[in-house]
Amino acid sequence: MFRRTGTDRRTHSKGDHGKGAHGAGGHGAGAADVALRLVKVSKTYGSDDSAVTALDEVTLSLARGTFTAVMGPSGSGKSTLLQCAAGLDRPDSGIVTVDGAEMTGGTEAELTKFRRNRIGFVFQQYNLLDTLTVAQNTVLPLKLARRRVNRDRVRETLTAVGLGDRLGHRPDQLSGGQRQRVAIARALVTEPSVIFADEPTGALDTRSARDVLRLLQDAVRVHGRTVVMVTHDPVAASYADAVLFLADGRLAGEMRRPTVDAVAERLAHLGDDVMAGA
Ligand SMILES: Nc1ncnc2c1ncn2[C@@H]1O[C@H](COP(=O)(O)OP(=O)(O)OP(=O)(O)O)[C@@H](O)[C@H]1O
Repeated sequence: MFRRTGTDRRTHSKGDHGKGAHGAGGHGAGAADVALRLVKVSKTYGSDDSAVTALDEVTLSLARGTFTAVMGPSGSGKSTLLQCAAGLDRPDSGIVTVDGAEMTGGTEAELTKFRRNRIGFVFQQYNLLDTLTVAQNTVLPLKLARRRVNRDRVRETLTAVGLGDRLGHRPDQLSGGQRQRVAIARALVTEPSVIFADEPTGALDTRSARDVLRLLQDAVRVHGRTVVMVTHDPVAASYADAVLFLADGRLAGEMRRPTVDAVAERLAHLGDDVMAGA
């Protein structure tokens, strides 16, 4: 079911590489370099008079080893995009591929297996299990996927996020920033292709947020992962290689090498456009 798509084969071209491949067109990255592709992905909630089109034929392509922030006004479809791209929800139409393999269209069991092996998650509220230790929380995705647990590697990963001396602690013995670092270790340990982060710094103070954002950057630069982060915060977005802006369920622009001021200004104007069109 999770087959390589014809589209991916067709778009492959020699010398068409580069980490700057982002955004709507998807041009610029050969198929082998594309970690995540969405083709005309749509999602509507409700029906008839109450129908809300949360995503309207969104097409984008993210190169492997890039860090992308997704921003937009409240209700613009950011969470829906993340849920559909990560296989947590199914689009009504369109295709999602990860590493050239199609995620949409399989059975629920196939989707779960696909997610467990190729995708990592970091949520605003950490989603750690309170009854498990830091080490047990970190290895949980490996156990769920029935994969071998390499204890040395788990310890290394937790040490890299600054928690090498906290392996036996439980989440309620940790600060918010430390909990989020456990969540990042948990996302890294399965060596996923794409890590989706939904407002990962939303509940953190400035310093903890900075640590978490640097770790997400390391996930890209050191470990070669592809990170997609939904955020409302221009400071968080400035840690990404590029920002994709959403408005009314559609892509409304892209900014490479974002700065805090440039992102804030673009967001303000996106808000204007949405109000003007209302
Ligand atoms: N389960 C649902 N049922 C009905 N409508 C929904 C549902 N989830 C989202 N929506 C609607 O879809 C649209 C997009 O919602 P979504 O949560 O993706 O936006 P968002 O950009 O993440 O918003 P926020 O920044 O406020 O979290 C909104 O109009 C929202 O009201």
